[in-house]
Amino acid sequence: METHLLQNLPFAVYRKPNEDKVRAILQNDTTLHHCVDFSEKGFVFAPFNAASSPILLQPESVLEEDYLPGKVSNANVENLSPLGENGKEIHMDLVIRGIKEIEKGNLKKVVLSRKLEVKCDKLPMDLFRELLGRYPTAFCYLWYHPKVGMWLGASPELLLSVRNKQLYTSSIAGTQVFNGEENPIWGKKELEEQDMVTHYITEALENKVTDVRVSGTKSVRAGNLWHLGTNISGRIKDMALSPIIKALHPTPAVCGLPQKLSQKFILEHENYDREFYTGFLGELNRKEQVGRSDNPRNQENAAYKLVRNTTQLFVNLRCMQIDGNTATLYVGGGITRASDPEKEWQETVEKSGTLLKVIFD
Ligand SMILES: C=C(O[C@@H]1C=C(C(=O)O)C=C[C@H]1O)C(=O)O
Repeated sequence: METHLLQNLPFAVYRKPNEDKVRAILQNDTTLHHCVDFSEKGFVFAPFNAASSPILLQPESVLEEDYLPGKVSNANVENLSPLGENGKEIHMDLVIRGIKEIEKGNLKKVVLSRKLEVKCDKLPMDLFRELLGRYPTAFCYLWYHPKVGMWLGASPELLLSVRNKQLYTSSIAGTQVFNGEENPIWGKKELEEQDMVTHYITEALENKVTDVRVSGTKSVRAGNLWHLGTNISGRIKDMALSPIIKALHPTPAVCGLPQKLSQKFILEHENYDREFYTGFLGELNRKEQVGRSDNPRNQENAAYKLVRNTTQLFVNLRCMQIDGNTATLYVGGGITRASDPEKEWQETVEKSGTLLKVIFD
């Protein structure tokens, strides 16, 4: 793995939520491949802007290893952040413009974000190892292509998981700080904001998926934060993956409602390019071998392996770009009519804590 990094070759190393297995996908040359229709096999890395084509790493070698990270201390991010109120006025002004657009009736929700740069002296693989220890329930990754750059993150959000024809997705929105409580209390703003995402996803899947099931909404922990989450599942009708991914991305969890108008607002008003932040990434059409039975006494079945086709894509959140010893972090939040600009700023500060802890601890 480290040799691959030294040779400047493309790779993705990742661990899925609640798993111990770390997997590395290594590409043996520097060709920049793109996904055309999601029938390809490999590791996909897609930008926020759905008009640009996703990058595909071809899995020329795949390494797998069980990795049990050690315990990590629980640093207090307020003492770690050297950034104070940098960029506060600009972000609050952007949020105010978003609220005005909603009040005019042009948008219902828009997710607005900012980026921040910090000095980072740790090695990328050390940062990745720390992510594994700190965020066991997140999709943790380090991704590199010499023609694109290096990204690292710990995503709390599943975009899409497909095993053969069985589909799972999630609707995540609403944020508050974790203060040790078991059951956080949610306000009307967060409940409504998350409900919009659930509605959008279920409607987007209509005519594409049967047996749609929507779970109750519950609080989900993501490091020092709580979010509201709903699980959605169903069976894909006789169709390819591409129309399903296109219908989902970008969801109102990272873009807004209506989708096209909020995306236009983001591209025109956030004065930077999100690139791969709020895009998606993960395994595309991986052939996975599964035993028919986990019961060791069932010899006949244990010997009989099934191969299934697996795709698991996560939304690229709580992520950063690494360039030498500069780390660029990306953070945002959903704006609705009920948003308070000061609180929205604070939410981005709290979200930046996910990676700042790993950089400065
Ligand atoms: C946009 C981000 O997060 C998204 C926005 C959320 C919100 O508005 O409350 C919560 C989870 C994510 O869906 C981010 O982390 O940068």
